[in-house]
Amino acid sequence: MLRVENLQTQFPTESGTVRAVDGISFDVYEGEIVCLVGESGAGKSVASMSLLRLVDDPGEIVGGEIRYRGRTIVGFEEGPDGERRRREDVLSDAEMRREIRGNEIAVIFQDPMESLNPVYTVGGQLREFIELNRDLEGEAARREAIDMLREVGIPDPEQRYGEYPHQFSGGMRQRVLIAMALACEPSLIIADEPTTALDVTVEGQILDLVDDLQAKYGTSFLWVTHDMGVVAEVADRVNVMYLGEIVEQAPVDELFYETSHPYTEALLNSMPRPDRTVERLEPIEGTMPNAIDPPRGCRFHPRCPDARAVCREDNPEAREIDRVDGHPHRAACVKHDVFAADYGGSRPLEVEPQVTAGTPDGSGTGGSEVAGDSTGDEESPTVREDGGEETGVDLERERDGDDSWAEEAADESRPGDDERQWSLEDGGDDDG
Ligand SMILES: Nc1ncnc2c1ncn2[C@@H]1O[C@H](COP(=O)(O)OP(=O)(O)OP(=O)(O)O)[C@@H](O)[C@H]1O
Ligand code: NI
Repeated sequence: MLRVENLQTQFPTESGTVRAVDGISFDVYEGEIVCLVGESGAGKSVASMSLLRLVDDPGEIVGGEIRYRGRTIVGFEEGPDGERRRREDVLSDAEMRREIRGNEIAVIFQDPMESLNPVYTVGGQLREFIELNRDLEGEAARREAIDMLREVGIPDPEQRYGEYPHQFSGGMRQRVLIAMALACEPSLIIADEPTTALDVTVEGQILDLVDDLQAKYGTSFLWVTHDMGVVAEVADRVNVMYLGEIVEQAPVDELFYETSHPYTEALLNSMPRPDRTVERLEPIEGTMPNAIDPPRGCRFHPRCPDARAVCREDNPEAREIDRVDGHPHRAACVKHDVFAADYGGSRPLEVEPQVTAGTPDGSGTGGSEVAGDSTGDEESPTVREDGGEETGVDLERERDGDDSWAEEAADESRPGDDERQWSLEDGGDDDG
């Protein structure tokens, strides 16, 4: 349905060019929920907005191709003077507005208050939206709006129709946005952290709702999140982003059980897992550098516990390391056989304590690495020996002699954000 190839989106700024999305490729098939996951600043939102050609100023899509059901959203070719120019078959702005946005590809954002107008009733807005986008008017549109509110689980929809956004709770507002996204019967919904602002119980209800609607309408989702717990609940396939690149891509179970990139591993180790017992959670060391002057070699190597000398030189593209149910498992890490790099023969790098490199005005991100080198190895503690004593989240729990995490999780009502449980099992109604 959607094919993204080598997409590049950049922001020219005073301190340099921000390579927010730097050559990513992924597909979305009919009826799938595909996740983009990664830390803040990885480029998830810029990537997803690029699909609709809605990149904030001064951002620009500078390379790659996006195809949607046989139509070209982004495409470049070389002009007569070697310049890069838009291909002829690329949809015009008017076609994007008329034919793609809303009725083919809809978006749900994190903050419903930004998408809902506070001075109009919820029902009125939904109805107007339906009138604008579908062949329905007046009473028919009103009835459709009420049906949609009911569909997304708003109780007393006839009555709530006449209420204002501030009279709805956060979760209810997010349901309204889902109703709006669904109202045009799009084939693909881009959801950018739509549950991040909600408490965990409400988030769980919204994720269940999305699962139900997805099953009923067959809508595909591109789901943006920083939360591996959400990934576990909704994703069919996952793309892990780090600093503008996709470092690992796999079907969800494969990603969790055959994790092949140290960054994915680190994301997973920083979360509670029902299928593993760990002494404590390991926060990921350091911060993600900025996207103006990314580290040489593998972009993750300054923070990577598995980094070797070769990782300073090679920035591996994601290569297929396995295939599961017809879908690729790709990882961009030279640890794997498919890379010619001599990882095994390469000297391990110690993980250096990070200086904060995430500031846009930081004078290049090689800084931490160079500083680390000059202090010598003996002053560079490794993550495992030294890190985390103070920062680690203690995960030791009382176990009541039962080895099943799933059951244990079921005994607890959803705990606070930091300790939420999640389960990889299909079928939703698992961990309460
Ligand atoms: N308007 C802009 N001008 C300059 N840089 C920008 C702009 N918008 C985004 N960026 C940069 O692009 C990079 C990717 O940002 P993006 O918002 O896509 O990250 P994200 O993965 O969605 O993070 P988050 O989880 O915080 O939403 C960041 O380095 C960010 O600073
Ligand atoms: Ni974002």
